[in-house]
Amino acid sequence: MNADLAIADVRLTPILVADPPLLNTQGVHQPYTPRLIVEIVTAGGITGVGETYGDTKYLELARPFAEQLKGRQVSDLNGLFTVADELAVDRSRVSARVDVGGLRGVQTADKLRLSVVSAFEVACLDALGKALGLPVHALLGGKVRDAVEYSAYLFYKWAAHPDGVPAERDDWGAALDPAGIVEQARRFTERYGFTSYKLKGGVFAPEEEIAAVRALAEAFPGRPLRLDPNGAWSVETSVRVAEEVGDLLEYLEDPALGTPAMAEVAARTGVPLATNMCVTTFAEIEEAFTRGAVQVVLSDHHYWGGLRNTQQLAAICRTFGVGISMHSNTHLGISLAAMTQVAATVPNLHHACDTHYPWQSEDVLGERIAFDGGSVAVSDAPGLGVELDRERVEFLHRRWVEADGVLRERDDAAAMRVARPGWVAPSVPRW
Ligand SMILES: O=C([O-])[C@@H](O)[C@@H](O)[C@H](O)[C@@H](O)C(=O)[O-]
Ligand SMILES: [Mg+2]
Repeated sequence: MNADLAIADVRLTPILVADPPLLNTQGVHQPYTPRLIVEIVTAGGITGVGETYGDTKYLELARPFAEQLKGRQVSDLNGLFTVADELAVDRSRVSARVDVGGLRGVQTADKLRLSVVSAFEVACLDALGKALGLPVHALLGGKVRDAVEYSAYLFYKWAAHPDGVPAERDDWGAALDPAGIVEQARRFTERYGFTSYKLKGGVFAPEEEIAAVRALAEAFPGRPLRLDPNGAWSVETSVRVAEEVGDLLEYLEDPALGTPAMAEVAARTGVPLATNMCVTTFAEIEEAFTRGAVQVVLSDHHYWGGLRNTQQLAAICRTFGVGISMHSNTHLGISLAAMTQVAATVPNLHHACDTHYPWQSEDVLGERIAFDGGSVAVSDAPGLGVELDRERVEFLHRRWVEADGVLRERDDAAAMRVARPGWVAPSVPRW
């Protein structure tokens, strides 16, 4: 039954998943955020799963892409890129702004294509692994570790979404000052065992975020800490923050926006700089690395084009003596499994990876992925080692079908306007 690896069917299911009111420099997370679930079914009856961003700009590429795949082999991973190259990307979708919505760097046509291909690559690897009885990490060359460490992703947040807005409740409470952030970090450690902490900054004036970092350092002496304002600061502010709390930080993430500004900050401070904004495509590597603008690249398999591209990025970083770790945006268990499988194969991964997963109370998996001591065990089960719960997928899809169009596009500034009419994403540098 397993032998025929030809793709017989592809199912694309856009869903909306609950998201708490997490604050970032552009606004606040919507109560529900779109994701796309990809299922690839082989002629031999095996189903592989993948997930990626679910906004319309991704759906409009995923649909024609899926049409092209029938009859191709799930083992033909390189062919996915050839097919994707032909996808027409509407010009209106492309932006050279490093802080375009989503805070994940530029939005080139190629990056949009790769953000779609990645979910299909993961689904193909899952199906192939299941067919061969091998875990995905074995298809990627084998694991070099048995567990992958993740960090607690701390956010300033409201206790609840604005009154009158349909939303799920969360039990994290508000975190709007240093004490709230420390309390949130404690709960992350109690619940998941995390021992390193990343604070999403760019929300309050730098002084307040400096105070939060100091409070974390006092509460968790010696633990790795990071601060990420998503490019909200000027070079001068970045240098000042680095002078004040640089010695408490494992790295400072995207303090200023874009490679030239990051290079200047790097030249004037000793604190390592990490990015998931100025190096998000292979084309951006050369300038950033030759200018010494970043010391750690935070890969994200969704927009780098999948698990094998992540390995290629890691190899380039190793060659240039630049560190590698992983970025995260709102994602579910399929992607956490995929991140864990590829992270297990990267020898030069020396920082705990980011994950939003603990913030996601809803998932499409029958069984949620567990953290033990802040780490996820690397599954040796065939494929990704996860099972989709189709009833959950259907439930979350019905929410997407019934939602008004607005929720189908993640827009943190629009979500903020509900609470603060007139709000627009602040221009950068904000401080
Ligand atoms: O989820 C958020 O609010 C983050 O700000 C996200 O949009 C970023 O892409 C991200 O997590 C980051 O590390 O910059
Ligand atoms: Mg970041």
